[in-house]
Amino acid sequence: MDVVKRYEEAKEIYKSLEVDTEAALDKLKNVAISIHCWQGDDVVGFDSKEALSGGIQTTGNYMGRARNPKELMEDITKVISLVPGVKKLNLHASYAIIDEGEMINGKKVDRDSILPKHFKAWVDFAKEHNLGLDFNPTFFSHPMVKDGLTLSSPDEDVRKFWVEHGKRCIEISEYFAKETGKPCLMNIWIPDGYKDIPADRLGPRARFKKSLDEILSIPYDKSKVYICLESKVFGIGVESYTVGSAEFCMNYVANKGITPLMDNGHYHPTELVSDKISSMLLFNERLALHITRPVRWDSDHVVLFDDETKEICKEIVRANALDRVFIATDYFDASINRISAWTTGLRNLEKALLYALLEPKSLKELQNNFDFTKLMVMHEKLKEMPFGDVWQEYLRREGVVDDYYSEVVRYEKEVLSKRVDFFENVSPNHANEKDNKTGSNKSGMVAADETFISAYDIE
Ligand SMILES: C[C@H](O)[C@H](O)[C@@H](O)C(=O)CO
Ligand SMILES: [Mn+2]
Repeated sequence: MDVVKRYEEAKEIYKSLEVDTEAALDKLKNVAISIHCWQGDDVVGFDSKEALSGGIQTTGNYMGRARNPKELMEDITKVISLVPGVKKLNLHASYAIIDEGEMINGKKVDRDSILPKHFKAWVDFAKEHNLGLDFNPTFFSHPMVKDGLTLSSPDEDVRKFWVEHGKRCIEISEYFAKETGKPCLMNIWIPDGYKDIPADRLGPRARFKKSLDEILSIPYDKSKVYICLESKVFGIGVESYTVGSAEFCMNYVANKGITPLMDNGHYHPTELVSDKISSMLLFNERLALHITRPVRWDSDHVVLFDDETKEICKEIVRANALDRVFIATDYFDASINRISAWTTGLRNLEKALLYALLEPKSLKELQNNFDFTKLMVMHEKLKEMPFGDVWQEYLRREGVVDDYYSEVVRYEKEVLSKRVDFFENVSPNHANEKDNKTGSNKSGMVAADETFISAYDIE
């Protein structure tokens, strides 16, 4: 297949609709996408031996989960080689790399005492691969999450522990920004809420507000660290009441001048984030997004090149807001090859951005001229355009292979399959599930614990 020849033809066809494919490709190659690190290890992290909590869940137990920093970095390196465009890496605090037995002020290093040095290996990794870094405090999968509560807890010891965690994370975010020379988005999401009808809805939200105020009270460079707040509608086991609801978060960010973060899995199933973007952009300097695929709930399926992903990207492009919308992925599928899950979702997001950049400006005019008949015809016509040929040219220019599946299969054979060893590759999240590839039952938490022995095994 002659990619260049096909692209040249596609370029002419798009030109007939007054679409400049060169301008689209030029823009796309500079749009940064922040890659969530947690697809590679089923959101387990390295700092605690707790199973995943917080009302989120990974299902499946495909072979090859990254069990330590070395394996996770190895996998991310593979993924970034298969995805075009500029990338950032989005880390959770639970991915701190702490020496076994390390103490600070006579206490074992915990989330309330983590320091920039616990992320030095990640900074080195980011520099080596020219990645910016984003960050997230981890308010889940930890023994100090008591009765599902963190920053909204009525227990002052619990609340203060998590406030300290938030403050430490701002310091780490600032370190990331300074070291990489790129702004660091620090996103706060808490799982707090109640399974059943609460007697007091105001109290927990008032405590959450107070905790956020305390976290944000420490000085930090606002030109380098963009603090975000992510809302949610519900989580597993937290079905009746969520402290960090959409209204709470939207009001808090407006009041404090921080950045709203919208995860398209965090709304009622008929609500669309694509429809919310324009309103958010009119009232906020910046907007952060977590792109996922909710199937009936916040299931965090791999992002597809589907209608809503395309519509989200169109809204960003139509608003000319690529420089103030911060796009990150957030999903975790453990039922398929994780390198493929990562790569497929990231490439689909890149595709959706390209698709949006190839939309004719004249569509807006049709709307303003009330020509809704032609608008519908044009929307449908665009689906027939030789989009694939422009995408192929983008891959060629970025030096990225089209057939990433073969690469995934090779990597699985040479790297991932070798991770199924004596201890087996069990994640604490789903220790009793059947292995997707071999069909064998896993042996449970003993094996899972053993995998953590090597969690600090980094050169
Ligand atoms: C790991 C989580 O997905 C993430 O922190 C949060 O953004 C979320 O979406 C929780 O549902
Ligand atoms: Mn999210």
